[in-house]
Amino acid sequence: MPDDQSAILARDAKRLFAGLSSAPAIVLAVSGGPDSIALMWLAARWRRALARGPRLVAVTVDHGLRPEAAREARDVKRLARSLDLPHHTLRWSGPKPGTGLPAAAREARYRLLAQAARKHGATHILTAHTRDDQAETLLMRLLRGSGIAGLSAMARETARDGVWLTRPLLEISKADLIATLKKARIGFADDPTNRDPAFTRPRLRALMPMLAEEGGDARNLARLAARIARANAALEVLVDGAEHYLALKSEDNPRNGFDAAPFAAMPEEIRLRLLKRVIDRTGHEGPAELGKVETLLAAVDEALGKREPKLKQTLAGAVISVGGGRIRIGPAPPRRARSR
Ligand SMILES: Nc1ncnc2c1ncn2[C@@H]1O[C@H](COP(=O)(O)OP(=O)(O)OP(=O)(O)O)[C@@H](O)[C@H]1O
Repeated sequence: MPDDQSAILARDAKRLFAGLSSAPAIVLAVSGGPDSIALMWLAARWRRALARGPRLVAVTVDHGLRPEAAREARDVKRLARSLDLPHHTLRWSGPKPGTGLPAAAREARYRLLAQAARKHGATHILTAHTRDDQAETLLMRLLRGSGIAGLSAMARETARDGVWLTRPLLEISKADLIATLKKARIGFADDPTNRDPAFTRPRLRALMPMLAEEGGDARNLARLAARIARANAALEVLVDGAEHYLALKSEDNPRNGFDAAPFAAMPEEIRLRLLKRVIDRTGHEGPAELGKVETLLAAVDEALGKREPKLKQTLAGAVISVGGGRIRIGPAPPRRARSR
């Protein structure tokens, strides 16, 4: 596709960063790979064109996992300096787990980025997730059998640790970013873990060209994620209404519970989301896994089908009980007290 090969023009980039010009400061998460180097370059160009705008601070996290990472961070610093941007390298110094390393590294990375945002008075952290990442995320979740919320993949903006995590390049292809860098004659690092078949994401990435041949290219997959996200947002509004109707947020709800009859009459998807919301709010061990909430709802339904419904179960640190025509969800006692 010809437009996949074209560099991003300044006027198009302006649209990507729309809504960010009134932020006091912004952290740019720059790994040194092509996507985030392009993010830094595009953001710097956008900022230069503004008379007044946010302070941009580039941050690289060195996970201490690859020997080349320190040099890559220095390369980012050099480029940041040439763009007149301050740059900081943050190191993940904690113990590294034997399994689930990518997830642990991601957790540490976002924690360090959020700390940097707070330190620099930034309201936003920008990451360089692309349309290709979005397609991979959808595919990964599809294969796991995720629900509608999971299949919505990544949103442009999510709140985390008191800052906004913003993904301005979510609709841009990686090929466009590379074309942008080539045109600007800017080099970037190649992270071999992106191709390491020991990890799920690179294995799925390797499947993408085959899927594209069958019409399942990143553009179509990302569009599917956007459509699912739209349906998910509509469902959430319906759940807000149902939550209000059942007065689930009222103060005496944990003690008195809510009326089981109108709850039982609601569609299954709404009931699942209602249970999950209350459990996640009350339980403090959440978020509860969708599969477990599904099992719980089946048990609640079975109990409600009986002449004298009775049920008591614990999930994600919440106790769910059914009795006297009401459903109650309250906090479970702390684990140690429970096992005594
Ligand atoms: N070491 C790093 N330092 C700073 N930012 C990083 C680093 N690694 C990743 N990022 C930021 O996160 C974005 C996504 O990176 P990547 O696709 O590698 O993440 P991931 O491990 O798949 O996890 P997730 O997609 O959930 O962030 C990058 O474009 C970049 O903005």
